[in-house]
Amino acid sequence: MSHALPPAANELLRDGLTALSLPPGLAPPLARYLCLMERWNRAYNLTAVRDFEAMVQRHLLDSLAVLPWVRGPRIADIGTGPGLPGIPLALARPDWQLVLLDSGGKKTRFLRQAVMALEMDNVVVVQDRVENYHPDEGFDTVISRAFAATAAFTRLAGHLCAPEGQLLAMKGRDTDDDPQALPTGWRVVATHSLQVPGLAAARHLVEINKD
Ligand SMILES: C[S@@+](CC[C@H](N)C(=O)[O-])C[C@H]1O[C@@H](n2cnc3c(N)ncnc32)[C@H](O)[C@@H]1O
Repeated sequence: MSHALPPAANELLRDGLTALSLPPGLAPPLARYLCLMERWNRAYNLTAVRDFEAMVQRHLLDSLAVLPWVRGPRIADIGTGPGLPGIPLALARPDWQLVLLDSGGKKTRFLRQAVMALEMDNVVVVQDRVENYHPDEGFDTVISRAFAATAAFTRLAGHLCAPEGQLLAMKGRDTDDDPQALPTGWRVVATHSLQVPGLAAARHLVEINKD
């Protein structure tokens, strides 16, 4: 199987890593991950984004753009789908431990295969509904992308935070979520505007903390 991206997508990836101040050595494993996703997507329908250049921007660079706000070392990615943002984050920070959780069997089957192929030892894949998942230890950051409205994400995943942990919700546009709708004991502390190289569309990161 080829692990090389088409030249234009490869250039976008390398330029994007530079813009995000990330090392160029990340490009080969990220490219390998996209090639695996593209291959499995033919049978498993993992993502609607099928063009390599769009996948670089909307999947890889979008996931990596949140790095400045993520606190490790224990991270959970809820409703990770094909591993977004979890796999790019885990490749960028091999010193962190990530749990990638999804209720869908096709997604977790792909993820287990990808983690093995990429020889990642800092990722655990969990197939479960988040509301049923009760690990012994909490997480420093619980993140999700395109998973649920902020209040629903907080209600479903808040129990996974360590005492000083944070929730981060990645959003496509400025959220019209009502902060008042958050469960008692939680508040939105900030909404950060994400700069994703090459993407004009607005991207946001909502940061939610315990009161
Ligand atoms: C729209 S997809 C987003 C996937 C990925 N985060 C991304 O940005 O491409 C939402 C994912 O959440 C998963 N999901 C939905 N409800 C869930 C639940 N209660 N617990 C765990 N995963 C859930 C779905 O299986 C799906 O893969």
